[in-house]
Amino acid sequence: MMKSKLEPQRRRSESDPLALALQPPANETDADREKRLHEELEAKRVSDGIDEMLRAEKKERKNKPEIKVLLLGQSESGKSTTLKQFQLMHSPAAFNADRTAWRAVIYLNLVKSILRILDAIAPEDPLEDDAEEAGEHAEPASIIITSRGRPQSALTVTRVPKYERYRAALAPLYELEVRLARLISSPDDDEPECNDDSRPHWTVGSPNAYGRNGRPLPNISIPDYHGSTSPLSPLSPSTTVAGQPSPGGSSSSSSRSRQAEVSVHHSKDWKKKWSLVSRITSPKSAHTNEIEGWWDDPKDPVHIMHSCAPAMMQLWDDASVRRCLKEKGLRLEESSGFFLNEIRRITALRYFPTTDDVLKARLKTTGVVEHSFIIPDTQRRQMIWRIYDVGGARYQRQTWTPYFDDVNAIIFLAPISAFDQVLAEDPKVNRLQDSLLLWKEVVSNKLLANVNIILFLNKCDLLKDKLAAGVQLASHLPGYRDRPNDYESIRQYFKAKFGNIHAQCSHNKERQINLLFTSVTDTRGTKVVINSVRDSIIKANLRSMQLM
Ligand SMILES: Nc1nc2c(ncn2[C@@H]2O[C@H](COP(=O)(O)OP(=O)(O)OP(=O)(O)O)[C@@H](O)[C@H]2O)c(=O)[nH]1
Ligand SMILES: [Mg+2]
Repeated sequence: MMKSKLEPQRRRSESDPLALALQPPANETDADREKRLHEELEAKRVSDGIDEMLRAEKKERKNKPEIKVLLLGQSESGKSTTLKQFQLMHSPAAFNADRTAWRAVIYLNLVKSILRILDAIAPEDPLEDDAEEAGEHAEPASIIITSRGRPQSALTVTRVPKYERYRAALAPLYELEVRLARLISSPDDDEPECNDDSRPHWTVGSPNAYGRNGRPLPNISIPDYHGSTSPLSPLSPSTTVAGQPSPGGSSSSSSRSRQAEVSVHHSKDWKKKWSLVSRITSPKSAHTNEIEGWWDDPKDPVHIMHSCAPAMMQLWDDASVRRCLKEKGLRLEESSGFFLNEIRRITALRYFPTTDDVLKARLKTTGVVEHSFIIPDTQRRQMIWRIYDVGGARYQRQTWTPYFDDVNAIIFLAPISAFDQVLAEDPKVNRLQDSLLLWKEVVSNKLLANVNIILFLNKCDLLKDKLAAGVQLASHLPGYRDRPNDYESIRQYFKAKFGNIHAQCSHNKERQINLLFTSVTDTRGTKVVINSVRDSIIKANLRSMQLM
C-alpha cells in the first residue's frame, strides 16, 4: 500500500527510478505543490480504506473458521457414500444436479452384476482351469471365501438349463459395459479408465502378462485363506494386482477377459462430461422432431437396458441361477447387486435415479477429492468444512499422507460386514484384517496424534443380513471362538477390538474415540450420525483453539 511519509521519498537517490518518477518537477509552483499534496493525501486516504477492508475481510474469515476432515478406510468401506450424505444434507442443490449423471453409473453397476452372474453360471470348461493356471484371472469382487478356505465353485456346480438362452438374449450388455465405462471415465478417452491400474509400481509375474494394448494383465487368483494377516503394511502399495481392464475392453463372453471396476480420477469432471446430461437440461418440443429427453435418443444406453430387461429379470429370478451363485459363494447383494432387485424400475425409459439409488451407486475413487461445505455450528455461525474423500485401495494409500499435516478430524470407516471377504486388489488379504491393520496404522501415526478421530463401524445392515443368513463369524475370525453369533455380541466384540487397538497404539492417551455403528446408505440414520459428528468435531476444534 501507499507510503505514509512522503517527503523523505523525494530525497531518495537519483539512481532510484521510482524515486525519480515521483519527484516533483523542478519548476513546480506553489499552487501546483498544494494541488499535488492534496492529491497525495487523497490517495493515502483511499489506500488506508483498502487496508481497512482487507483487515475486516480477514477478520470475517477468522470468524468463519475452516475445518478439515479426512475420510479414511479401505476400498468399499463407504467413504464416498458418507460424502454423498454430507452433500445431501448441506448442499442438496448440488446433489440433485448430479442425479442424472449417476444414471450411467447405475446402469453400469447393473450390467456388471448381470455379466458377473452369466460368467458364474457358465458351464465349466476343463480347458479354462488350464488357462487360469497359466496366469489369467477370474473376477475378484464379492467372492466369499468359505470356511473351508476354498471358493465353493471348485466343489459343487448346479447346471443352469437356460444358460445359452440367457447368454444370447443378454449379449448386447457386453458391449454396453465397455461403452458405459468409457463414457464415465471420459468420453474422449480411447480406453476405459479402470482402477488407475497402469501404474508402474505393479509387479506382474509371468512373461505373458501383458495385454494387446501393452497394459499388464492382472495376476489374480483366489488363494486358500487361512486367516493370516498380510505381511504388507496396509498403508503400502500392494504387490498383487486386481481389477485390471481387459485388452481393449473386449466383448468376449469369458470373465477372464472382462474389465473390472471402473474408477474416475478426481481431476476428471465425469458428471459434466457425460454427454447424456445436457440433453435433459434443455428439453425440446415434440412438434419439431427434436429430442425431448434421453429416451428419444436412439443411441442412449437406456434402449439396450430396456430391451434386455425381461431376460435380466428372468435370469435373476431363476431358481437354478440362485442355487449356482450360492454354491459358488457369490453374494452380489453386498455390492452393486442392490440394483438386481430393481431391474424393472431402473430400465424404464424415463428412469430418474432416486436418492437411494445415488447412495447405492458404486464408483471407485482414485486420488483425493476435496469438497467444501458451509456448515453452521451450534450457534448458527457459518463454518467452512473441507472434506477430503480418498481412494481406499492399497495402491492408493500413499496419497493420504500429505493431508495428515493440518487435518482437524478423521472419519475412519471399517465395514464390519466384510469379515468373510477379501480385498479386490489383493485376494490374499481378508478385508476385516486389513481394516484392523489400517486402523492400527492410523491411530499410531505420530502426525495424527492430536487429531480427533471418529470411527464408523459401517455396513451394520449387511452384517445383520449376513448373520441372519447363518454366516458364522468364528469361521472367518478364529479368535471369536465360541461366543454367540448374534448381532449385539458381535458388535460389542468389534467395539472392544478397535477400542483396544487405539488404547494400545495411540501416542495420545488422552484421546477419546467417538465410535458409531453405522449404515451410511441409510439416509435417516446417517443424518443423526452426521449431526452428532459435526457437533463433536466443532467441540473438539474449539477446545484445541482455546489451548493454542
Ligand atoms: N448396504 C450398505 N451398503 C453400503 C454401506 N456403505 C456403503 N455401501 C455401499 O458400498 C459400496 C462402496 O461404497 P463407497 O462409498 O463407494 O466406498 P469407498 O470407501 O468410497 O471406496 P473407494 O472409493 O474404493 O475407496 C457402494 O455401493 C455403497 O452404496 C452401508 O452401510 N450399507
Ligand atoms: Mg470412494
